[in-house]
Amino acid sequence: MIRFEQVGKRYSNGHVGLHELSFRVRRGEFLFVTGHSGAGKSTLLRLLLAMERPTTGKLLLAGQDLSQITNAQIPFLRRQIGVVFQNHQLLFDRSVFDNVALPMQILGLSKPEIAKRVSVALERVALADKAELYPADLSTGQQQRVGIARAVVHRPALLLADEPTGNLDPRLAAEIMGVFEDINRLGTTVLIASHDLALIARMRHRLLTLQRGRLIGDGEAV
Ligand SMILES: Nc1ncnc2c1ncn2[C@@H]1O[C@H](COP(=O)(O)OP(=O)(O)OP(=O)(O)O)[C@@H](O)[C@H]1O
Repeated sequence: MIRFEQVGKRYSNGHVGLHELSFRVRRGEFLFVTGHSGAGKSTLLRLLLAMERPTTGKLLLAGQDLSQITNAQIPFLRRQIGVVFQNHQLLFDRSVFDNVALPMQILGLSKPEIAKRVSVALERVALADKAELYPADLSTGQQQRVGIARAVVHRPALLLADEPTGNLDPRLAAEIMGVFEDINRLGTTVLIASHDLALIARMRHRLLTLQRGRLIGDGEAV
């Protein structure tokens, strides 16, 4: 589903985000990307979202070449992807339901269709009974689960997460990772950037390790 072929990214200020990175991800895989600050994790995610273009090499996502993608094609690409951020970026003046519904409203789906999909997404993160509450009524872990429901409500084939447990204590972090695993079991490919090596090691999934923009490890975490 994802193919990096000697992908390099050099920013306009001369900083190198990635050096000739090559790896493949199969549909349905669950993998982590780790590395110290500045290793290139965010660059990798931004390339997959076509927020940046590779400067060299070839990057394929579901058969589409992201090094050649036009601006007009980007909205179609993003419909295949869900994104979870560290600070979930919920709207605090909107209910849980409305926060999760937002991507569907932007896509212009009908109200009954939106209601159905939001309730499925909230069930997946075990928050079906919290739809009418506001983010401020929820715990930090529950807020992050709303962020995950919003990321999967449009049923993306690929779910990307950038340090999704960065603000959470170890117990909540493990719980959130369990939610990602549940979503993965239903067929979504999951790629998580994280530097929480203790948590990654407990989960026994594939781990890509970056160092200064280069891939220095690819295997199960130990
Ligand atoms: N927008 C940008 N403009 C210029 N250089 C950038 C930009 N974004 C990242 N870089 C550079 O690219 C390299 C990789 O950074 P990146 O943000 O991808 O690392 P990271 O592993 O996500 O780090 P962190 O864990 O701190 O978020 C760094 O040298 C960084 O300075």
